Amino acid sequence: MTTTLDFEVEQSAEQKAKQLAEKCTKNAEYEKLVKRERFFLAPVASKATPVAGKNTIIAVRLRPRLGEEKVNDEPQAVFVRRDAVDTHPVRYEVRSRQPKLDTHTFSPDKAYDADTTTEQIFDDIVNPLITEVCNGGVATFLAYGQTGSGKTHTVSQIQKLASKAIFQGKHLAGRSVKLWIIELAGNSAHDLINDGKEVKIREDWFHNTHIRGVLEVDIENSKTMLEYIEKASALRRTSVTDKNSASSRSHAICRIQISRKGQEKVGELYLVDLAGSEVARDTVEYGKQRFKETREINSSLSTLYKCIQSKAKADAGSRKNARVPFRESVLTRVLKPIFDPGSNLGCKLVVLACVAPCLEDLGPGSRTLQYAKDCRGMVARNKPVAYDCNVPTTWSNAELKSWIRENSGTPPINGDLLAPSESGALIIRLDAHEFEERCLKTDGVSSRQAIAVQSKLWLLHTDSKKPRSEKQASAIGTTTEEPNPITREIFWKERIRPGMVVEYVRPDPQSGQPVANLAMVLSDVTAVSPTTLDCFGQQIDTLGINEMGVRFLCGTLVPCGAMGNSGFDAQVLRQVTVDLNEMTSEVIMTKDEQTRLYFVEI
Ligand SMILES: Nc1ncnc2c1ncn2[C@@H]1O[C@H](COP(=O)(O)OP(=O)(O)OP(=O)(O)O)[C@@H](O)[C@H]1O
Repeated sequence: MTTTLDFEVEQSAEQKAKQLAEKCTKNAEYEKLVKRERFFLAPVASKATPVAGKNTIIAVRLRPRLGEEKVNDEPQAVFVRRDAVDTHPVRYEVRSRQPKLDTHTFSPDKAYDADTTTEQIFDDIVNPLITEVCNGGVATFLAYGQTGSGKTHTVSQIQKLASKAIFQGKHLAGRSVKLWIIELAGNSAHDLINDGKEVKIREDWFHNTHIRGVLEVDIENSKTMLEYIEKASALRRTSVTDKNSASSRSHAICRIQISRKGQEKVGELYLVDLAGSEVARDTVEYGKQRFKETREINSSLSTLYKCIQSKAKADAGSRKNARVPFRESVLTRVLKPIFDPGSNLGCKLVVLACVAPCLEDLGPGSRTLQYAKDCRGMVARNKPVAYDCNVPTTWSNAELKSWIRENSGTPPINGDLLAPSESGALIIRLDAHEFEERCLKTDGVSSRQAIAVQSKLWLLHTDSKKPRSEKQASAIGTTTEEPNPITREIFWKERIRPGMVVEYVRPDPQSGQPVANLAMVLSDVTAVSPTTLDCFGQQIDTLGINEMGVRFLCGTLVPCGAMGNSGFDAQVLRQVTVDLNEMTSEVIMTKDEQTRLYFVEI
């Protein structure tokens, strides 16, 4: 006998089957439309401006169709063609009730389809950040998007690949690595390495952000780093959402600090997995708390967006609206080093928009892409930097290597050893000791040659910053070389004159080791009043004459840190007396009129 209940069950099953059949017909119809639309899409031109050298990169990653989406045969509505992303929202004509596609195409700096692996993405846009950080810069990788779009999946793999890359050979020599990982939920922050202990975000008088109580661990190898990363991801706060059974309801920030032992310059890499943006109506059924959580997440994302825009404006050199509102949310306060317009550190930002592929996620996916589009709109207004052979900051790694090959003297310095992956802008910022160390890896290259190459690069760089009128004036240049070509033929020790620069070797007063110094000859000591004091406060022995002739009163040449120690300040008021026997060679130097520094010629 059939009961009322059985009847209701049968009826609802029938209704469901009917709905499913309707949905399948609609899906099939939609897929047909998309197929036709895509057939007629105009081809995408290849990118005019390359990613290399950009301060902010906006990229998109399309997630593959997964589990239920495949089982339910959900139609795909987002596609990637070269570096463009197409979305195909559908609308029904009011009169005819016929479906129509409203196709939109967005061209980010990079777009990755569902078949692209995280390794490929890492090599493309994250590995260059590591090079930047190893050279004392600040770099950030941010993944954002709708809940379930693949942010955590991507960032956790990127963290692992980064920890391997940092400890693999070329990046790490002579450096130390530190790590902290925190999660931000609303206004509270928790240390994911230290068992989720609460930490406080504070600002000091100088507006620097401090994370009080965070455990920063020293990392010796990639295995330890991977263990901390695993531990942190297990502690991450998750909840069930419509789209993801383990949705991250917090922002996770992993900071890797890389510093060169004994050097002040510290590089910082931030890998950020942002909480999934959800639409408020999707969260209503999960209660008040969840609604509040979603509001907080969306508000911090909106502040982040304003900060990205302001950074793009600041990068473009626009003074208008240069204020970056990073104080408006905890997230952007922690990420202040990225957005700080007052910082003179190199600061690179990669924003990866993660998008789900199916029609049912098209609404939030389109909003994610709109967010990326708005950011890119700002970034794209930044003037693309065209290659200029006289402006080192415009050189790519290949262009830099070719400059090194042609301009580093004999023997030519190996570009792969001096600049394995650096661009022109990065090599300029390279520490002088490291520059020299890298040059010395090429057989037969001397320290003097290394200094001279760095000097040449710096001269070109400072020259490129001058107005054209000054450039012409300084093109005449001032060199310490003997002006008379006939006199130049004479052995240098027999033609010493005021203004000549010499290298002399003297034991270091502390270590006793012989050290090479540079000095500019002023006069011989017999021409000096007997009351004159040298730079050590000692009275100059004006009668002292050695077997080769007189001793010389010289001005000291002091390396200038602001020029990567490659430019020298001639301090004629800080005098030393140099014995002819201590002099080892003449050094030809060029004076840069703008900086008033002397640079060694190759
Ligand atoms: N490229 C991918 N390849 C295979 N599986 C993926 C990929 N991206 C994401 N997934 C899977 O999709 C599911 C959701 O991904 P994930 O948790 O990374 O999303 P999310 O954007 O971080 O979501 P939420 O913001 O809710 O945390 C996971 O099961 C993940 O393994």
